Amino acid sequence: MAFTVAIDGPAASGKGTISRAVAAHFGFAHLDTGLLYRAVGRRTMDGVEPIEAARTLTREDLARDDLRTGPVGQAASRVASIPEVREALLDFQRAFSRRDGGAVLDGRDIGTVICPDAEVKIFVTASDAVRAERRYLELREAGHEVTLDETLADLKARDRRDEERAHAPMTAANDAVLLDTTEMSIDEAVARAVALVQEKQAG
Ligand SMILES: Nc1ncnc2c1ncn2[C@@H]1O[C@H](COP(=O)(O)OP(=O)(O)OP(=O)(O)O)[C@@H](O)[C@H]1O
Ligand SMILES: Nc1ccn([C@@H]2O[C@H](COP(=O)(O)O)[C@@H](O)[C@H]2O)c(=O)n1
Repeated sequence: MAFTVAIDGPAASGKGTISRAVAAHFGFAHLDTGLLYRAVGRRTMDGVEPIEAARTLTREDLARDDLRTGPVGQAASRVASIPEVREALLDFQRAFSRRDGGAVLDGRDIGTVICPDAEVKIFVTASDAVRAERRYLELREAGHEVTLDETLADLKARDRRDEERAHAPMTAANDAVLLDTTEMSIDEAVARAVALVQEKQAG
């Protein structure tokens, strides 16, 4: 039986971490939809035209190990503002969301556009400073030479582009539960999300 959990929010708010943990807890499948846009953005850095890149995306494109960098994130948010790119990725995401056994999808437009009928919708936020600190630590640990200021500027530029685009902008669905993780540990944030799913399952 299908059961969809839609988790949206700005960059480095913790939605991917929460989504993976919720999926593992309930045995649901998980799709990081940002990876699709990152893979398209990465292809454009090699000169492929964005709409063509989205329409011909392969598993190999998604498996690249260089998708989680600042420049690829910026390229992703640029291609994400092109309606035809979003259209090319829509059917795959919708089909994933209705698979048997349950699915968690995280992104920017899951609760609003991809899965407006999701059983559970969560919009994860955290302050700019906390998100930048978390992403900075993550990038440094992965060996990237970035500063905290650069990381903050990168997040803000991406959030702004994602919020202001005309087509499927990043916004909380009217029926989403807001989860502000600024002062929460990962365990606390995950526990809250798991509880929201359990409440829905209990009816
Ligand atoms: N509540 C939390 N407390 C401390 N660190 C956290 C918390 N939630 C997530 N993190 C850490 O913050 C970083 C960003 O988290 P995550 O990748 O889940 O964010 P995201 O919203 O999916 O980001 P993006 O949209 O850019 O992919 C990770 O290093 C993660 O371990
Ligand atoms: N549903 C989505 C998911 C992502 N995007 C765009 O991709 C960029 C990268 O996403 P991350 O989750 O990996 O940070 C993001 O900044 C968005 O521009 C999207 O538009 N819709």
